[in-house]
Amino acid sequence: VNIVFFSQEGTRLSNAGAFPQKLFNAMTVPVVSLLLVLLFHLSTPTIHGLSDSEAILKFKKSLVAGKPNALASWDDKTPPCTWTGVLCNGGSVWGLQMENLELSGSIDIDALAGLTSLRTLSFMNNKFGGPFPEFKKLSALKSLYLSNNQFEGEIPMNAFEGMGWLKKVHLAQNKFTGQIPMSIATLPKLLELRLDGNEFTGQIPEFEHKLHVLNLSNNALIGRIPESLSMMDPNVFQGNKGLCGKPLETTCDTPINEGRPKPSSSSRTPLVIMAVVTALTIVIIIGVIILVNCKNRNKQPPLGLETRPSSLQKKTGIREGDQGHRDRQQSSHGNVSRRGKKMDTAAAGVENTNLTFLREDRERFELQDLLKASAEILGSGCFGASYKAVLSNGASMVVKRFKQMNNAGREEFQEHMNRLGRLRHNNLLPIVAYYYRKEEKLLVCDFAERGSLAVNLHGNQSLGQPSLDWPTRLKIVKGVARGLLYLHQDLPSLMAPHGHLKSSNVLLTKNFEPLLTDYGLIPMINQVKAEEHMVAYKSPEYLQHRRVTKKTDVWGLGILILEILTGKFPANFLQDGKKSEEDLVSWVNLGFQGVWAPGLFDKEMGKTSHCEGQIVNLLKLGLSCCEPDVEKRLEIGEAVEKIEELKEQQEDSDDFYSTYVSETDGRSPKGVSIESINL
Ligand SMILES: Nc1ncnc2c1ncn2[C@@H]1O[C@H](COP(=O)(O)OP(=O)(O)OP(=O)(O)O)[C@@H](O)[C@H]1O
Repeated sequence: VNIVFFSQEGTRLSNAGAFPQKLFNAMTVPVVSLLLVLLFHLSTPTIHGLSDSEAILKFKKSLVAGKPNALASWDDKTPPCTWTGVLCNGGSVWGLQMENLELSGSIDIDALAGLTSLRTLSFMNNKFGGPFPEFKKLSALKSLYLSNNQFEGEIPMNAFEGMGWLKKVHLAQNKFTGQIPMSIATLPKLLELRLDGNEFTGQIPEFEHKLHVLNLSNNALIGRIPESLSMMDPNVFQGNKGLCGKPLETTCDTPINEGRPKPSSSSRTPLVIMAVVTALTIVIIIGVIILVNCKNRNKQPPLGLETRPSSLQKKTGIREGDQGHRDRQQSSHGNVSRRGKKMDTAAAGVENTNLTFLREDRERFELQDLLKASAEILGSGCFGASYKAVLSNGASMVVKRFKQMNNAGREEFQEHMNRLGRLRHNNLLPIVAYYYRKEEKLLVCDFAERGSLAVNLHGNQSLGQPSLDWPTRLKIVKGVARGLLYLHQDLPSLMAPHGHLKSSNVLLTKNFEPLLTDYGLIPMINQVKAEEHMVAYKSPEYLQHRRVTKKTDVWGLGILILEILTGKFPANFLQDGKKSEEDLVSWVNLGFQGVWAPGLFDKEMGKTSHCEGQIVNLLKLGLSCCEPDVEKRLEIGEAVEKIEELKEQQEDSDDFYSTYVSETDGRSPKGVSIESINL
């Protein structure tokens, strides 16, 4: 990802001057990343580097075809896109639709992992048996069809972990047993799930996502049907004797046992024994851990281990300084500030040695824990680098260094951090803790799994990941707008409550919910540096009148919308020597006549039929937010209101979510054109 950004941000160095650490950072970060990528490739047991045809031919070796000549066309004399069941897009293999071929043998997932553009797999109506293959190695899959085979056994709970793009999972009419794996229920984009005709047991999990198609019939599921599924057709659940609650007519026994059939007293006894044994084991293990910890605490750290600089320490050169100890003393004296004013302890944050925590609800750790943790450079921004550090409890934290945060004194800084720490909104990444030293500050926050919007918009293709589709882009715009409105309402005293809104400062959760970061920092940043690097100071009003206003954030939102829709990186998409982000506005204005113009929009957005009107409306809105005349520009409230009115529209449209294979229409693989399908 960083390699991709090297060229983009590199241009930014010369264009917008967004990178402060200039050539050194620009060189070190990509080089480190390159090494990481190389390491990754060397250690990955898949067969990256094979051509599509080589990967498919390797895959073929694991198959046994019952139908004579079923795979006869698969040979290296012809291109793979002409082979039976191989679906291509732009010359790359995009899908395998191998149905009704009496196939058995095994499914060589490592060979399939060599198909970097693979998005859809269908092995329906064959004779595959054995356990559920490790499809999670194909993390970019959008649909998986395995119905009508003889797969058997329990599907591991984490079998679908990391498959964030998966929309359709059809496993009907197999012999799967055990519980429905939790990792299916938490898939962020799941729309269709068919598990009917298996032997699944246990309760139905709560699904994170609203499903368009669900069939759980003819299994051995028990217990209360989750509330979120209570409006579904009762046929979805038929043939499961132990299920109760709406939409079925069977009411559940008691709310306490959630309608689970009561275990008989004979079956309850072993359960009770197991519970007691488990509880005892846990108590013993905890006791041993506490004992060992107490002993270790009294020991000197082994020389050459603890005394060696830790990873983050090595990378950053940060050490726990004297300043930190002074913080600690202050904390123990009830947070008496240097001016002698006593600060409210809760509001001032709870100090844990020299990290100051801004949230009561977070597990405490110390700066030393962070410094000891193995660290990875995420990237280098205008004010310093950001590092990901994994704590010993497994939590991934991000430590961001700010070297130019010296516009305010210590006390003012603390007060400001406390103010930011009190903000609570679904679309804001909370600041968990901070570290203060005169020369530099560290802000600590959670690691966002999907990285930044910038990477998702401009970097995923090179990593073989699918790009963001229109509904996801709209969801992101809405979330950003909501977060921004909240900042404007809760930080009314700031001129530009965000001030640094750009795609690398919008992070994405597992469910593609956007989280704003680096907000509210303008008052803390050294004025000269802020003018040099921060987004608000690139606005037309600042360039023309040296003014930053509340509407400056609206302009930032507008630029972000244009970036999301066009896929153009604002700072470097033009090569003709223009300077500011306004260039993107001029480029859009030049090509936009108020109606749909395919050349303007990001092709990576995928199919957009039936949504064009909404996309055009959002583009118009983006342009209004970028209105150079501040007086004519929309207020933040108006902009957000208009954004909320926009619709995805694909949900009513069969075409957008059409399935190229359906178990009822029986179309042959060759009868479907790539244009007519969207998975
Ligand atoms: N909490 C986080 N989780 C995941 N990725 C993060 C997190 N914070 C930052 N990043 C990513 O790390 C990279 C470096 O971020 P950083 O904030 O240091 O610089 P930037 O956003 O590129 O520039 P600026 O300093 O102007 O904000 C960016 O790609 C950013 O999206």
